[in-house]
Amino acid sequence: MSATLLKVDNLSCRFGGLWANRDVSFSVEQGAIMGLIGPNGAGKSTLFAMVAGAQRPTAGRLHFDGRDVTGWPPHAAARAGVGRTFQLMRVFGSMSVLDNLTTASFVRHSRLRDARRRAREVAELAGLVPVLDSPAASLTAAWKKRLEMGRALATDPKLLLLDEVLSGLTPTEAREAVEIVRTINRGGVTILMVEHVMEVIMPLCHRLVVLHYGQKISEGAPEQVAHDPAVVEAYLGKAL
Ligand SMILES: Nc1ncnc2c1ncn2[C@@H]1O[C@H](COP(=O)(O)OP(=O)(O)OP(=O)(O)O)[C@@H](O)[C@H]1O
Repeated sequence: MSATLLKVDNLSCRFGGLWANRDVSFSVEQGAIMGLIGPNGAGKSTLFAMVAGAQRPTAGRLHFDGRDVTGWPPHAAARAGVGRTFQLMRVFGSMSVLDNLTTASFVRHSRLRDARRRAREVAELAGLVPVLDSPAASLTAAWKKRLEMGRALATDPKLLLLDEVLSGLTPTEAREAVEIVRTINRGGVTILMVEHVMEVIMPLCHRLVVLHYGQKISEGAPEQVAHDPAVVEAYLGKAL
């Protein structure tokens, strides 16, 4: 039996009168690729922000790697092994791809030589070698998404939070990105991903959690979730 890496336990987040998340509970097992789906405004990004320490929960508990980490700050999350990408990409535009990766790997390495070595390894894994010396600002959206994944990976996460890294890509780019996600996962990194592209997420994820108006309405294997009447009604419109 595999161990639980992340346990979200009745987690809630309220902004004024609005519950962005309410009593959400689920676990992510070590080595899994877990998908978090739901309509716009369902609370996916807020949940990510709580896991990554960028947002304090209003109620509930969060356990990571066997520790209660509820309300932890972002630097503690990064140190403990939570890496994340952002929906609105946050690469350093004037810096090269290699320097962007190197900067991220300073989370684990204090010496430049070590950080550079890790940056080059990550570039191989994330398929970034062809653009290693390009300024990040000159990259297309698809390359920038890869760089976002690479930057998160360069922090050597145990858990990688991927926020819509497959959306807005051409079918070929999406297939390549899926392979990168699989490679990262095979390297031992557990993945929690927010995604809208169902055709891509269904074969990739081992399990899905569905949010709607901040609450969990379904959880299970992709096939099972795609046929859940509550999910069809709230999100999919029709069974896939
Ligand atoms: N900082 C904030 N202050 C006030 N309301 C917020 C804040 N962040 C999010 N919300 C609200 O909380 C709800 C959930 O938002 P969230 O961004 O988590 O949803 P989402 O599922 O990620 O949506 P999308 O798919 O559009 O990214 C929305 O109604 C949003 O307007």
